[in-house]
Amino acid sequence: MPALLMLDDGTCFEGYALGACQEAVGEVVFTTGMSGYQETITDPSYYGQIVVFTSAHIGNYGATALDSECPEPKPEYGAGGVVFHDLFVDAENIDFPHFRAESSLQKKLEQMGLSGIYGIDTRALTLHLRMHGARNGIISTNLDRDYLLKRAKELPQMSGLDLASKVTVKEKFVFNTDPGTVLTYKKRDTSKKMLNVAVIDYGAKRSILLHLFNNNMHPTVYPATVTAEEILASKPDAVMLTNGPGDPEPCGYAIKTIRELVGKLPIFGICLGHQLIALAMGAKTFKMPFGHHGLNHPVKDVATGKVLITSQNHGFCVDPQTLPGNVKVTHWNLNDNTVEGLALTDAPVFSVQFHPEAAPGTWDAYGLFDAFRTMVDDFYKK
Ligand SMILES: NC(=O)CC[C@H](N)C(=O)O
Repeated sequence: MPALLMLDDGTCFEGYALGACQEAVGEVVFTTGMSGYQETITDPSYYGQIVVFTSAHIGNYGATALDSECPEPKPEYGAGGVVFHDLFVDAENIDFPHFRAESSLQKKLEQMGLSGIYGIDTRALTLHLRMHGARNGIISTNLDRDYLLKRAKELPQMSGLDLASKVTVKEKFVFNTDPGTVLTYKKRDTSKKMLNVAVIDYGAKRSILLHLFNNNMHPTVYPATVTAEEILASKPDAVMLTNGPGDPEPCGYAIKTIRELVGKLPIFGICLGHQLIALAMGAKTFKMPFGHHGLNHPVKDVATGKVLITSQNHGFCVDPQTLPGNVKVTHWNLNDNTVEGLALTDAPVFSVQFHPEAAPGTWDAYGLFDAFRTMVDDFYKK
């Protein structure tokens, strides 16, 4: 079925409808990852965004429940829409070149109710977004361009949007793993004491919970609006602040909670969690032109001088000029010199802008989960 992608500046691409074939709206961003499309579309941090895949062929290895990044029992929050150059053929009885494939990607999109467009020049679209910045857009099978442009122009801007409260869990839950979901990169050291970690869910990826579990930190997941008193009353050993969609700045409820937890418990923040720590310490964040979305972003670890190739997905960033004296930059992005990691000098708190859990992406930064466990152990040794 023919479809259009209309950007709010009037740029229009013709293609074919995909997935649920409904209207899709959101901020149009591009990701340069060459694999991991299923983890990407099920990453709650992409909520409210239409994701353009620069990799030309998408869907080649099918889809499997094990690759979904939205942790159960939550509904599958993910991208608001997708844009592909080419979709792998959706034939019945096809032998996907991957032993874990359970269905085609098209079926997965339908099941998620996720719509998109394919058959467009994603290279030209990416260059446009790179030149003019990420911008709002609409995908529709309604081919009335005037109507679509009007709709695209009316969409809210990402800056100022609190989306974490939309995708967070409604009730707290204890994360359970079963053998099918346990990470295989490193065997869990079962001789180590299992600690309790309070995870504040701004749009948590399942892999973060798995990595915590693998480092003997059992996650209890709390809604984004949880108060510091509630967390402290449940006496966890540590706190994890997760990734999530939208602008960190309007999440005043989260900033207040974090400010009240700093110094009382060891804290590790990832992506939105990292930005919220910076805001809680009095620093500022800003909107980047097109953000970082991909799997090969070089990041320098200041302490070791080592370069990590990292998985990234963010459109906002911490302004280093606004950091107070007790917050030091631990990681820098080598492409554009933006802040990639922070640590407090006077409390057990550190955070990274990139995704150490990857999913999808490289394993270079898995060690940060070990570092978290070490920081927690050291905190209780004192
Ligand atoms: N993956 C994330 O947590 C993204 C954080 C935030 N929504 C941003 O775009 O910068």
